[in-house]
Amino acid sequence: MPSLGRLHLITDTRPGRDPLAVLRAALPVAGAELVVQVRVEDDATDREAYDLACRVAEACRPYGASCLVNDRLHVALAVDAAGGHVGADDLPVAVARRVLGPGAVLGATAREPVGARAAVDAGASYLGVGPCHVTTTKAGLPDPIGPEGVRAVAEAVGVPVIAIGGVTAASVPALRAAGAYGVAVVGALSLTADPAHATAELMRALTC
Ligand SMILES: Cc1ncc(COP(=O)(O)OP(=O)(O)O)c(N)n1
Ligand SMILES: Cc1nc(C(=O)O)sc1CCOP(=O)(O)O
Ligand SMILES: [Mg+2]
Repeated sequence: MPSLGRLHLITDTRPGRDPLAVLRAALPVAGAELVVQVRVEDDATDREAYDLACRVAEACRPYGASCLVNDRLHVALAVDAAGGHVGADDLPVAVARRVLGPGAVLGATAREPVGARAAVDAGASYLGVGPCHVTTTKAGLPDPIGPEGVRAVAEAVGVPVIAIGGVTAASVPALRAAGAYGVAVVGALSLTADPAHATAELMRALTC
């Protein structure tokens, strides 16, 4: 299994956003530490997801960055992505592992230790853990779990924990101290005027 990057950029495909421009800014700064998770809106077509994933995978290649696909594992396979990410409404983790194969990166969403252990037993190679803080990017989430919620999961499993939800460079130190291996962000890179600078700040916080 390839080693996992610490900065996960989740594509922001909401109207008016330009996920490829954000990606182009982040790649030269984060290089192989960047993991790009292709996440499209629920009403996007498979063709739209495929087209975006193709472009992301191609952009990542020269930098040694990884491309993962959220939810739609057939798209991950179609673009030869490094793997995928699943949550409670997606294929079960064990099925996702079977679909992707033993060598793929497979992320699973976990919000507490019992679910986290079950996801790892079923084949997850990393966990997305959150929401750590309030986020405006996704609706319908439970209350934030904070660094202490991350710590509870990180102490329960032996795979990398990727903290997600309202993460900024300023919140990274507390999340790392709680056991997070890395972070996943949408808004911290998509909603800033200078995504290259924001990437540098996140990388500094993740690697110091
Ligand atoms: C790194 C990471 N963690 C959590 C999620 C959330 O996945 P899920 O719960 O399946 O929700 P959707 O993203 O599919 O709406 C994630 N995508 N990435
Ligand atoms: C896609 C997603 N999943 C979450 C979860 O907790 O499951 S939070 C989230 C959105 C993260 O966006 P931002 O960095 O802008 O807060
Ligand atoms: Mg999902």
